Amino acid sequence: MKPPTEYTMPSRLAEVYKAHPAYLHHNHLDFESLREVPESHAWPPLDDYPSRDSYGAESVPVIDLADPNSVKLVGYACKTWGVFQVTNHSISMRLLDNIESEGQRLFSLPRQQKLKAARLPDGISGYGVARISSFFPKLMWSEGFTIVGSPAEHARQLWPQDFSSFCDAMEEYEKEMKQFAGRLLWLILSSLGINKEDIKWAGPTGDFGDAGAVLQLNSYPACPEPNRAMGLAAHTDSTLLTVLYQNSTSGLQVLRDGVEWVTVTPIKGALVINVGDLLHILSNGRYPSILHRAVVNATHHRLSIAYLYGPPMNVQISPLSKLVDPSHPPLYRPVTWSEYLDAKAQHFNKALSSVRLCTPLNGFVDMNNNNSVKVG
Ligand SMILES: C=C1C[C@]23C[C@@]1(O)CC[C@H]2[C@@]12CCC[C@@](C)(C(=O)O1)[C@H]2[C@@H]3C(=O)O
Ligand SMILES: O=C(O)CCC(=O)C(=O)O
Ligand SMILES: [Fe+2]
Repeated sequence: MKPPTEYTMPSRLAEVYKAHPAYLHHNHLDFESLREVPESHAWPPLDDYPSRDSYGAESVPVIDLADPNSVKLVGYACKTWGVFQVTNHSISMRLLDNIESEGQRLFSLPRQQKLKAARLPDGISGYGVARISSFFPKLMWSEGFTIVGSPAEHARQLWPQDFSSFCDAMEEYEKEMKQFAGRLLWLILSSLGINKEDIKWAGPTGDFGDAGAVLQLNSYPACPEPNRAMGLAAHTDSTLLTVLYQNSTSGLQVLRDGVEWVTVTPIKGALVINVGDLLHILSNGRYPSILHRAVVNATHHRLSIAYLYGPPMNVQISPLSKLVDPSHPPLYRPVTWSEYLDAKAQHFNKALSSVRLCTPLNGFVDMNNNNSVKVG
């Protein structure tokens, strides 16, 4: 008799959704031609919490990475906001301009052409609506393109004769981002008193060479009735950290202290960094994984490029032992990135609570659990 086949967690990002395919509606709307928001895309008013540019006198921290105090500043930003912007980050303006224009070139293609590179239900890369769409009754006012490693296969479907400039730009960006995200992760970990001996999976040279990553291009067309549409619904990222480049149109908002949506105002050349669910676990709840969303506007197209950075696929992430003691018991059980993405695909914003062991003693409120964001 054949033994029952056991489910083994995938070791490659490309395989991660095989067990939980998402049959999403491909967006067949031509956003640009619409004079009003159709029912399929009409969300209830986005006034669950007030939206502002600052939280009292404070706005989302902007940190100059050349500042000798950067570790302290990053620690404060991660603890109180879970998000900050960085300048002096070493990614050249030429590269940022280049990925922005290649991203624009992609989303300006006719819809039928883009659909040739559609993401498959059990796949991770390609063109389509956000994966979290399946949890909402209404569609979002956005399109996305997801890249893992080389985008060549899909780019060839989009531009049979002319795909190399897109691939070159995306691959160069992925390479630069991998280095930058590793450097940034050490900065964040140092702010928690963590060093190279504490993280074996950083590899022999500590460069996080086996880290996993996904590049997500997001396009938000101008919308005739922005208050009735949602660019990207409120979520946290299933990452260690996310590095986001946004064009000059604002739209990203973060929920501060569970009471107010605060806009992350675009700064030319700056990058937005946000704490993801896995860093929240690693820090034993000290750094909140921030709930965020993207809203749209009536006049300007918005483009964002998110570098979603995670650990090697099969490494168990759990609260770091230096951050665990009798008054700070471990809040989460060990989980691999692969397992966590699987939990997110099933439970969306309840994924973090699905791996939680106990409630924090310090009164920290997990936004994933307190997600009262109204969606319909
Ligand atoms: C590895 C991943 C994280 C992500 C889902 C994905 O498979 C690839 C895209 C990521 C993204 C980007 C937009 C928002 C988000 C919630 C989504 O639907 O797709 C995130 C996912 C995530 O962080 O959980
Ligand atoms: O477009 C944005 O500003 C947000 C994008 C985002 O949250 C994501 O890609 O995970
Ligand atoms: Fe996000």
